[in-house]
Amino acid sequence: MSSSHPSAPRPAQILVVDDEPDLRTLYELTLLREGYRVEAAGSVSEAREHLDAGRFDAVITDMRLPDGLGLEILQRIQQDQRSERCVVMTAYGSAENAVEALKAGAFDYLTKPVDLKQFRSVVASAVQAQAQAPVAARAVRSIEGNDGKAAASAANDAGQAALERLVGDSEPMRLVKARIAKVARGMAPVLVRGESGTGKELVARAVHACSQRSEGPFVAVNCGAIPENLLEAEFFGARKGSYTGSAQDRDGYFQAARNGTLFLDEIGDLPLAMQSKLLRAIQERSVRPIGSTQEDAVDVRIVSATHKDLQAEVLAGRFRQDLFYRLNVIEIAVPALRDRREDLPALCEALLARIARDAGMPAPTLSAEVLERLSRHPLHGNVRELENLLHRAVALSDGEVLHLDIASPSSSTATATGPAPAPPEAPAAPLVLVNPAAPVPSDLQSYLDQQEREILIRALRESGFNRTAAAARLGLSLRQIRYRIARLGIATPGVDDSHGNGADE
Ligand SMILES: Nc1ncnc2c1ncn2[C@@H]1O[C@H](COP(=O)(O)OP(=O)(O)OP(=O)(O)O)[C@@H](O)[C@H]1O
Repeated sequence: MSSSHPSAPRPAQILVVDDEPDLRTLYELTLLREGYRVEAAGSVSEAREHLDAGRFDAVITDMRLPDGLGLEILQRIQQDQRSERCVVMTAYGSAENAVEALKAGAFDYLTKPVDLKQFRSVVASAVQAQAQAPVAARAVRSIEGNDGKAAASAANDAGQAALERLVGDSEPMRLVKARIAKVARGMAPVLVRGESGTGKELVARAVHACSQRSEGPFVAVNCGAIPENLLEAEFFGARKGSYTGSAQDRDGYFQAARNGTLFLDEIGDLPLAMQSKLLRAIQERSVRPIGSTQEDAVDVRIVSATHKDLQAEVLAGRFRQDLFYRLNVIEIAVPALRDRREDLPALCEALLARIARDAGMPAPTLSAEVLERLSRHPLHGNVRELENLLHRAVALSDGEVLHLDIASPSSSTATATGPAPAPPEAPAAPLVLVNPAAPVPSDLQSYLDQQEREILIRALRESGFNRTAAAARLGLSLRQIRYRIARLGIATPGVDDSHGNGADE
């Protein structure tokens, strides 16, 4: 049976493998109606014959076949390095089979009884991914061939840009990029692991950009930042009138990410109750908005990220084992900066260029001495800490010379190389939000006074206006804070400073 797709130059070829004649016919007819050319097989051996005789864009196979498993067909395709995308149909409730198929390299899976709408959409994605496959294959080969830049140039434009944004040519970073290019085209959920500030979100964006979904939305959600009572509405949407103040229907993140990627950052912070609902949404590929009686089908690829050890969270009973299993089909571990120090010069150059561009100024360069100091700095906060340091350095620089403020946070006194007695502003420095894009102040003293006033007021408020506690927080003596409060004319409730003794003394 065959027919041709009106808009495609060549109708895509699909092989359907199922031993139940009725189902096989149903799948065939559905696909023919979509304009594909279809061949059908009823067993592993018949499928092999079809594969030996020709090439296909996609193979859709049942898991259980009379003479073996659908996985064997998938493995054969992989072994022979064939380009067919494989979709495996698994029995309802057999999550293990679905995950096993994805791990073995299946493009996607479908749960039986198969929903025909979903069937059409999954096949369409597989065919589309196949059409873009030569480019992806070149990208993977060139990364594996030890050439990250060539890899980036072989990916599609969006993928290329995203891989280039991920600065670093060290061995661990090359492996990360190779993995991104390899796993991007597929539906398997990806879990990105790594310490804070290592670039997990950049990795997730690159997975999306290198995938056949790159023209669809990338929706990033910080699971730890949403109040628990709003989680369900935020994730799944809500119908008009379903809760106070909801005057119209609202989409959730799942609907917003349709045909694209949903990035669940800090997945380890999701409360248990919400974990169950997320698991259900992933399994069913549909979500039910609050107040709705209907499910919305959602074609979304899930990429999640965490700095936590999720396996340990599972053991501690704080993370559902089954959800972990579902999310962790493919893992990408992003290395800490200390494990790829050789990337520092390129990272500094790229970050400084970005900072300078945002500030509308020429990019400063780093002296060898500053780079050397940086390479000895622990940088526990990884690339984010480096970025913040460089931001501050640019803000405080005069001309092209960059001053780096990287005294150890524990040493409030001067270091061996520094000048004598450190002024007490050392601990407060990170609180000074210097905006590099802001104009240089015309009156430095009043600008600094204003900064100092804000910091003092914040510290006082947060200490319940206990000046002893506020002083301790700022690394000041009581006498020093009293002097500063008086100099800046800060009124503190319930304290008569003219007598020199506040309520907290
Ligand atoms: N390899 C890299 N090249 C260029 N910039 C990077 C790289 N890695 C991280 N960054 C930058 O560092 C900052 C932190 O990165 P990102 O938000 O992706 O980290 P993260 O691991 O997701 O952090 P968290 O766990 O705190 O959410 C961002 O501004 C990002 O652009």
